[in-house]
Amino acid sequence: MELLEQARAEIDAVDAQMAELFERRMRAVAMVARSKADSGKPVFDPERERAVIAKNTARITDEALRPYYNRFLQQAMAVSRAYQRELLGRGTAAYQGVEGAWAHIASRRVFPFARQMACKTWADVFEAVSTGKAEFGVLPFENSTAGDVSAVLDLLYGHPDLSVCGVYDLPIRQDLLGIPGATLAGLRTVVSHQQALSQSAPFLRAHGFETKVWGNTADAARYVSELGDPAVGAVASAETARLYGLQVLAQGINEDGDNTTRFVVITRTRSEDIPVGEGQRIALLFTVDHKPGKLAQVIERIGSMGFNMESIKSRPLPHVQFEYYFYVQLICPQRAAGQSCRTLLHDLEAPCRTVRLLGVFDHETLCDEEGVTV
Ligand SMILES: C=C(O[C@@H]1C=C(C(=O)O)C=C[C@H]1O)C(=O)O
Repeated sequence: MELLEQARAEIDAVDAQMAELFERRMRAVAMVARSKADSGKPVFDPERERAVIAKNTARITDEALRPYYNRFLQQAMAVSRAYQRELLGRGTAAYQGVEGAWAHIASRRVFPFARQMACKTWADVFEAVSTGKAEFGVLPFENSTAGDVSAVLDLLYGHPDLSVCGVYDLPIRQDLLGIPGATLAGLRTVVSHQQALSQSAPFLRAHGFETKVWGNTADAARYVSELGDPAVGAVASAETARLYGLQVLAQGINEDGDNTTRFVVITRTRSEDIPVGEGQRIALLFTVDHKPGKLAQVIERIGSMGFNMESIKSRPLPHVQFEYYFYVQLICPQRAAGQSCRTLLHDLEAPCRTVRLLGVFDHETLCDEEGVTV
């Protein structure tokens, strides 16, 4: 026992020093945020993060501790990014759905300290950002199994006042939830959204559970919590379990290991004058005349400037039958880094009928950042 007490006294002493150092680091981070607000530089700077990790892990003398310190630094920088986003975002992020929905989870991971504003529809999220009620909007854009969320792309097309300032991939992990005291053996019925049930079908079948389709996963969790029956469970996320006071009975029951939803973050800030960093993404919306070879000319121009095209999508133009607009996502090459998108836009004016910069942003994956998510 004495050993435990001694060790804890040492931890307390170290924590006291670290609290002071944490405040010092975060005050410097706030200054970085202020400078980024002025220059328009993005919050996430992967090159700087790599340098911070390399420089500091080299200082660790105990080799066995290096990977842990690496992880510790990554977490510290995730917290620092979250704080910067909150400072820059003045704290309101809008999403569509109820609390605990995947868009809410994504929004909380991107803006963990912001006020979360629930909206009824995707159009309402655009409206909230457009009118300044929210600084940011978080919207699903693509799912690795279900495909594009075309309605969100159409809303982006219809809102030239807004731009995309971030793209985040959220790996979807479905857990089986029950009320406190419920057990896997005592469960009879499982409720959830159709897609969550079908992704978890082999697991649910193997346990002989009866399934019931619900409007969405978060609402299913709320229903189970309010019902208070240990025989009824829900398929939803662990975050949703915490929101509704449920416990996780089985983790990761969705069979499809590669189920990721891509979210876009929208804002009113324009990106035309922001210097683009190497590896950053540039999204454009354009239309071309209905003539042979026009699209090829645009693609050729983009390629000749050294931009790698990561994605291209086409959608019917609103109110014009059988004509289309295009969305492209490009990766900024080293030779174009440090400049704004003006030259690219200028060069595309000739082959395009219309061209618009949708945004300049980093493409990040939202890992399960323990301590940051809740
Ligand atoms: C603080 C900064 O912003 C972010 C956070 C970092 C950190 O906390 O050290 C490093 C790089 C950026 O992703 C910065 O750009 O220096």
